[in-house]
Amino acid sequence: MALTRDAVLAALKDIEDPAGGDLVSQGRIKALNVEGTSVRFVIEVPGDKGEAFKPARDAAEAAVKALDGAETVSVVMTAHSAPKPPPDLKGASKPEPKGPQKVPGIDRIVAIASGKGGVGKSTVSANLACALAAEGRRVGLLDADVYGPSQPRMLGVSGRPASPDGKTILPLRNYGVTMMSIGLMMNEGQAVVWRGPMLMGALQQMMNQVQWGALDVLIVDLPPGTGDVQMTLSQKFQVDGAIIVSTPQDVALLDARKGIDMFTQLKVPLYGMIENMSTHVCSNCGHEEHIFGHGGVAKEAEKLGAPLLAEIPLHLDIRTASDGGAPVVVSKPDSAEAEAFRAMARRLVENNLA
Ligand SMILES: Nc1ncnc2c1ncn2[C@@H]1O[C@H](COP(=O)(O)OP(=O)(O)OP(=O)(O)O)[C@@H](O)[C@H]1O
Repeated sequence: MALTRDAVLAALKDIEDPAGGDLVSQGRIKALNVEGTSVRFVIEVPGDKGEAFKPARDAAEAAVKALDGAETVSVVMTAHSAPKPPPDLKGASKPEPKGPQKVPGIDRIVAIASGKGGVGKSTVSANLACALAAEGRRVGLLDADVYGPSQPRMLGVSGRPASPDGKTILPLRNYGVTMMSIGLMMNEGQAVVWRGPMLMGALQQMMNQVQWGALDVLIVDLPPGTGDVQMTLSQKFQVDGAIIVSTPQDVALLDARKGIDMFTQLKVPLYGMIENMSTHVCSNCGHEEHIFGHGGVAKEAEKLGAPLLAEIPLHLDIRTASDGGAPVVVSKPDSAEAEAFRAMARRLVENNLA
């Protein structure tokens, strides 16, 4: 049987962490890569604790080597110069503002943004998250679209997240994606009138109190436009990259440009652009036509020197799949529509961006 990432993680979960718990739940395992019979990973330990972790490192290597199908195992131990600060669970202490912070346990934060509403940002976020999970990445999806949270419906999850200890929040999970939505913290149909400070508090709660576990990437589905949520996210948390979704039309592109300018000012790197609803493919006869034009985003991306990450067709299956709670990447993984998302996910993984 082929060796899987899950089997490796399960073996590592049995290894005690000198600081308590096990190596996986402490978030020590980074950059895990399983290719055929070869396994590579990094154990990240506090700077002054290298010696104390050596037995755990040896035990981890032995446990993975003992797995069926594992031949070469390469383990590297790296040390932080300073230990990560613990998350501020109560939000009671107010540290001095120190610029964007990394969230412990989350390797990368990738924001999915659009200038204009309804261009398919949430559809792209859900499909990209599922496609990255299918590539073996540990993926979180934070639905920060306070004006129209849609990820619970798109990922087919319902119910309110539990908080057994009253301090941390247990996220929901489907299709290998760990998901939390600001929408789940509000009553259904409640008009969102949150402004700056409330949004900031809610976002901080989502980042620090949700038990995301160790993630390779957290995808953040932002509200459309250039408002408080975008600013707070980029100023408080270290966002590794932004992906801008636009339709090919000029009007949507104009708004997308504003979004790009905002991320540039906030010093968030632009990973690239996505043209959604690029070509309409008739679900009956396969005839293709460009309802919203075609190629506008590619031209804009070229002008900006940014990669065009994908051209997603306008296809009935993409909408019905999302409405039905199983994104097309999950419900029709071999379709051309799913492939557009999967190719993008592979490209991001290959370039170590997600
Ligand atoms: N490529 C596509 N083909 C067919 N339907 C699509 C496609 N992309 C999005 N849709 C549909 O368009 C509608 C709007 O998409 P979505 O909710 O993802 O947009 P959005 O940009 O997140 O909107 P908002 O930010 O305003 O909530 C949804 O019904 C969705 O299913």
